[in-house]
Formats: sequence, C-alpha cells, structure tokens
Amino acid sequence: MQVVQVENITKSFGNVRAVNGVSFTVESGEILGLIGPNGAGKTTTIRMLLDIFKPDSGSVAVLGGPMDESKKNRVGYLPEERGLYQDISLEKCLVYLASIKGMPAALIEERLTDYLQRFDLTEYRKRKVKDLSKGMQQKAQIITTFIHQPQLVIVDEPFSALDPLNTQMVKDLLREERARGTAIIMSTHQMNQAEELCDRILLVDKGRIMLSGPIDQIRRQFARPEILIKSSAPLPANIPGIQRIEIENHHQRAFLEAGASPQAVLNEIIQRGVLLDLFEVAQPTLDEIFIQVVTGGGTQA
Ligand SMILES: Nc1ncnc2c1ncn2[C@@H]1O[C@H](COP(=O)(O)OP(=O)(O)OP(=O)(O)O)[C@@H](O)[C@H]1O
Repeated sequence: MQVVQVENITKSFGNVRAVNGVSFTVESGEILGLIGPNGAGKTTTIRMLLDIFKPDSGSVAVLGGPMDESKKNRVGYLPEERGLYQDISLEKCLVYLASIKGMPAALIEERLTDYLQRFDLTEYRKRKVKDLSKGMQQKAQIITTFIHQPQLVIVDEPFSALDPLNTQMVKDLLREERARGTAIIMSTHQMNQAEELCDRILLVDKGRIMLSGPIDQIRRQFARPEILIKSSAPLPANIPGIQRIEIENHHQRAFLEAGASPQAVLNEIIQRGVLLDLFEVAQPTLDEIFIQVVTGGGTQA
C-alpha cells in the first residue's frame, strides 16, 4: 500500500529554491533513506509531508490524501531538533506526549512499561528529563515516535548520540516496525546505516533528486571496472582483460581493460588452475557514491 505520494513539489524561501520538483512514493513495510548534503532540502521536504509547510506547487498525499488533524495521530516524527519537556519526570513527559496522540491511559501504561524495559530506561522513569544523558533522551524520543504504533514514521538522524549497543536496539526496532508494515522515512548522513537498513534511497542535492532506487541497483550502476581477488598464490601475469594488479591489505585489486568482461576473466583464472577464496566485482560504497554525485560526477535520476 502506498502511504506517501509526493508529486513534483517545490518550495522556495525568498530566492532560495529549497525543494525543486521532487516526486517519490513510500510503501508500507519499507524504509526509504532520504540522504543528501547539508542544505539539500531534506528537512523542507519532510516538513511539507507533515503539513508544517505548504508546497508552492505540486501535491503531497499521506495515508490516502491530504494531511489532516486525525491523520497526525497515525504518524510518528523524530525531528532533527529534539523536543522533550526538560523539567518533568521521564514518565510524565512520555505519558503526556503519548496522550496527545490520542492513546488511552491504560494502553500508554502498558506500552510505556514495555518500551522503558526494552531500552533500559525503567530505573530512570521518575528522573527529570534534564538529568538524563543525551543518549537516554534520544531513546526517550524514539519511544515517543513509536508508542502509538503509527503507520508512517519519519526519523531524522535516529542514531545520533547513541552508542553501538543502543544503535543496535534502535535498528532492531526499525526492522521490526518495517516487518509490521510501517512505512519509514529515515533522513541521515550516516551512509553505512542507510546502506544497512534502507530498502531504497533518495539522494537529493540542491533541492533536486539526483539518484533514487534500491541500494543494490545503485551500487551496480556505479560499479567500476575493478575486481577484488583473494587467491592462494599471486595471480599469473598476462591474464587477458586485466590491465594491472595492485596488492592491497587483504586482497589483490585487478583493474580491467575497457570492455573486458569480469566473467571471462574469472573463467581464465580458473582455467589456469588458481584456487580462489574471493572474486568480487568492486562496487563503491554509498559514501563514495554520495561524494561522486554531490561533487558533480553523477547523473540526475
Ligand atoms: N525556514 C526557512 N527560511 C529560510 N530558508 C530556509 C528555511 N528552511 C530551510 N531554508 C533553506 O532551504 C535550504 C534547504 O534546507 P533544509 O533544511 O531543507 O536542508 P537539509 O537537507 O535538511 O539540510 P541538513 O542536512 O543540513 O539538515 C537551505 O538553503 C536552507 O537555508
């Protein structure tokens, strides 16, 4: 089911075109990664989805139509600027934020107890929010984002301030929510997290979509004519198709001649009796693709 449909939206602030003709959809049960450099237009796009800003042109449909007050209770948002009440207890703060999402008191109590347990916050329940560490406050905001079991969740940098163990807990939660059918949009600068979690990504720069699609497909699209090889002995010289070989830390990197087929190179290596531990067409990381695209070496989607 399509949970978000965005068609050709634009938004300017004065003469800055923050978002310029952006279209995309998000399905239930998927995580869409919204990535892009600082000032690319990610937050402005999210604010239009949430009806905080109206687009200058184009349309946004959430859960089947325009956003309205009742739909806001079916959406969870973890904003970039964190917003917990600092002078009250963690419990009071989370109960209040859940109640304004329309949850009955008994259900809040039941889910809150589970979440506090899950995120190791039970013993901090009565502490004032301002006395909690940054990571604990981050986990509290994550609870607020998910406690009402929204159908659409938008999370902006969900792992900021979290140590590896807590990062893992939040990743597990995101995966569980996806499996439950929640549509999730995750805005992040952490490419490794996007690579690990997202089903598709949308890379925006200067208000436009530069790249979109499943991560595997994008990495294949940017694949270089290079092969990583681990073999029991060094590769023999003069393998047709290989231009040169460099020895790196854990493998050999073979640079192919223009038009050479990795499959033909593999066949030749096997025919020469070399035992292989690894043979892999080198694909760039999302970090490398990001840099290539935003420095002008990529194509627009
Ligand atoms: N309320 C506003 N008033 C004026 N200009 C704004 C406003 N909000 C955003 N902009 C401008 O719009 C552009 C896009 O900003 P936006 O915050 O959407 O980027 P972003 O991709 O979320 O960046 P970051 O990764 O740094 O959070 C920037 O040039 C920014 O200065």
